Amino acid sequence: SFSSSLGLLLLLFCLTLYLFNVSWLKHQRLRWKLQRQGIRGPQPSLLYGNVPEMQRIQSAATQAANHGEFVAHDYVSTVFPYFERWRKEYGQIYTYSTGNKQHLYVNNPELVKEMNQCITFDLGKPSYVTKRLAPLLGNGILRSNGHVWAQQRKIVAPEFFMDKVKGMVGVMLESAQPLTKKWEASIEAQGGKVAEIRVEDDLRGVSADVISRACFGSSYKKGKHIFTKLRTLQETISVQSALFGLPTLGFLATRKQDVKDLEKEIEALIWDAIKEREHECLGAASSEKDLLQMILDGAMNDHCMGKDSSKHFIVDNCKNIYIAGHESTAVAASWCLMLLAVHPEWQARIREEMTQVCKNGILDADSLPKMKSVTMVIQEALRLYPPAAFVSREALEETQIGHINVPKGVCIWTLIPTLHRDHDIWGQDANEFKPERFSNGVSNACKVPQAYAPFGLGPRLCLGRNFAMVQLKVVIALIISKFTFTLSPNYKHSPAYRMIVEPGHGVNILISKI
Ligand code: HEM
Repeated sequence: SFSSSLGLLLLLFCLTLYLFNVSWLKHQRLRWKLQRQGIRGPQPSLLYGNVPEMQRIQSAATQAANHGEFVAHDYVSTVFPYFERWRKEYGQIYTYSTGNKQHLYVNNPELVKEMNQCITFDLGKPSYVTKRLAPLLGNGILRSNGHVWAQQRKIVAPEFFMDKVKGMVGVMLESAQPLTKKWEASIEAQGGKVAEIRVEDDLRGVSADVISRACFGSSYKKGKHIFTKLRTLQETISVQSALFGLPTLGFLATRKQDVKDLEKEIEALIWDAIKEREHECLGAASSEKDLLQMILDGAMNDHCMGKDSSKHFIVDNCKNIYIAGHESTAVAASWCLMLLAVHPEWQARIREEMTQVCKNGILDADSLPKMKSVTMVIQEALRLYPPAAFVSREALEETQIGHINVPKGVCIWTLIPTLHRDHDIWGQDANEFKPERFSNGVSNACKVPQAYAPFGLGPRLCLGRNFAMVQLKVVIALIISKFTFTLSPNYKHSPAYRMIVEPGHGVNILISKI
C-alpha cells in the first residue's frame, strides 16, 4: 500500500541520513577542527576516506620498487609510500581519513618532543587497531589504557630494570649456543669453508628461548610450548589491513573458530604452568623470581582484583610479553646482520674490541658494558631499520599537544623511520650506515634526541628495551666472535610490514669460521 511504501522510503531516508552523519559529517567535523588550526591533507572520498588513494599509491610504488643501494633505501618509500607522498605535499603535520577514522600524521620534531612529555591517560592505543588483536593480547599491557594499563606497567616493569637484565646474560648466552653450533655444522655440511645461512628463523629461535627462560624460569619447557601455540595464533590472525582500518577480508568463520580454540588452549596451558608453580613453591620463599612469579605476586597483592580478573591479568600479560619481545628482537638482529654483512670493517672492529675487553675471550655481564662498537652498530641498525615503524595513539578525550588541539577520536601517527632519516636532525649523511655517529651517545648523534625513537615515545616507551639491547649485544657479539660473513647474492632487499617491518625475503649470508 501507499502508506507502507512511504514508511519504507522514510526509513531508508533516515538510514541514509544516519549513515551520512556517521561516515561523513562526524569526520568532516573533526577535519574542520583540524583545518581551522592550519592542518591540511588530501580530500577524502565519501565512504572510504583516503583509502582508495592509499591503495593506488601503494600499488604504483610496488610496481616501481627499485631498492637500489639498500642501506640508503628508506623503507617508508616502499612500505608506506602514501605517507611519503603526503608529507612532501602537506608537510610534517597533516590529516587524512580511512573512512571510519580521522588521522593526524605528526612528524614534526618539536611536536614529537611534546608527545614525549605528554603524560596523560587521554592518549591511548587506537582501539580500532587493537580491537582485532584482542584474541592475541587480551587486555594486557600492550592493548589496555588508563588505570588498567598503569597498574600492569607498575607490576611488569621492574622485571626489565637494568640490574635484573644483567642477571640474564648467562641465560642469553646459553640460548644463543645452539645457533652457533648449528651454523658450525652447516659449514661442515657444505664443504668445511663457507655456508649459506638464512638467519631469521634461527634468530627467532634464540629470542623465543630467552623470553621463555626469563618468563617461565624453571618451567621454561612448558613456556616454549605455550609460545609455539601463540605463534600459531599470531599467524592465524590476519593483521595486514590493520593500518587501513578496513574489515579484514577473508577472515573466515572457520578461522574465527581456530582463533577461539587456540585462545582457550593457550589459556589452559598457562594456567597449568601456574598451578604447577603454586604446588612447587608452596611456602618456599624463592629468591630468584622470574617474570611469571612477579606477575603472580602482583596479582595476589592486588586486593581489588577478583579471582577471575587476576587470572586474566596473568594469562594476558604472559602473552603480551612474548608478542612484544620475541619477534621485534629477532628482526632487529636480522637487520643488524644484514648491515654488518655489507660492512665487514665493523665486524673487524667489534672483534678487535672483544679481544680487549673480554677476559680470556669470555663474554659476560662485566665485559658487555665495555663493548662500545657493538652498541653503536645496534643503535645505527635500529635507526636505519627500526622494526617498529610507528607510534600510534588515539585521543580518547580532546587533548592538547604543543600548539595543536587534537579532537576526541582522532588517531595520531608518528613514523619512526622518517624521524630517523631526517637530514635536519641527523645531517646530510642521514641515509648512510655510520655507527660512529653514536660514539658519544644519542644526544650527540642528532639535534633532537627525542627524534631517536626505535623503542617508542613517552610514558609507553618499550618496557623491554634494556632486555632487547643486552640480548642483541650478546647475540651479535657471539656470532662475530665465531664467524665472518658477507651478504649472499641470494639476498633480496624487500622490507615488508607484518606488524613490524622485517626483511620480506629473509636475510641470506655467507659465513666462514674465524
Ligand atoms: C629490538 C627490539 C624491540 C623493539 C624495536 C621494541 C619497540 C617497541 C615499541 C616501538 C613500543 C611501543 C612504544 C609506544 O607505543 O610508544 C614497544 C612497547 C613495548 N615493548 Fe618493546 N621493543 C623491543 C623489544 C621488546 C622486548 C624484548 C620486550 C619484553 C620482553 C618488549 C616489551 C614491550 C612492552 C611490554 C611494551 C608495551 C609498553 C606499554 O604499552 O606500556 N619489547 N616496544
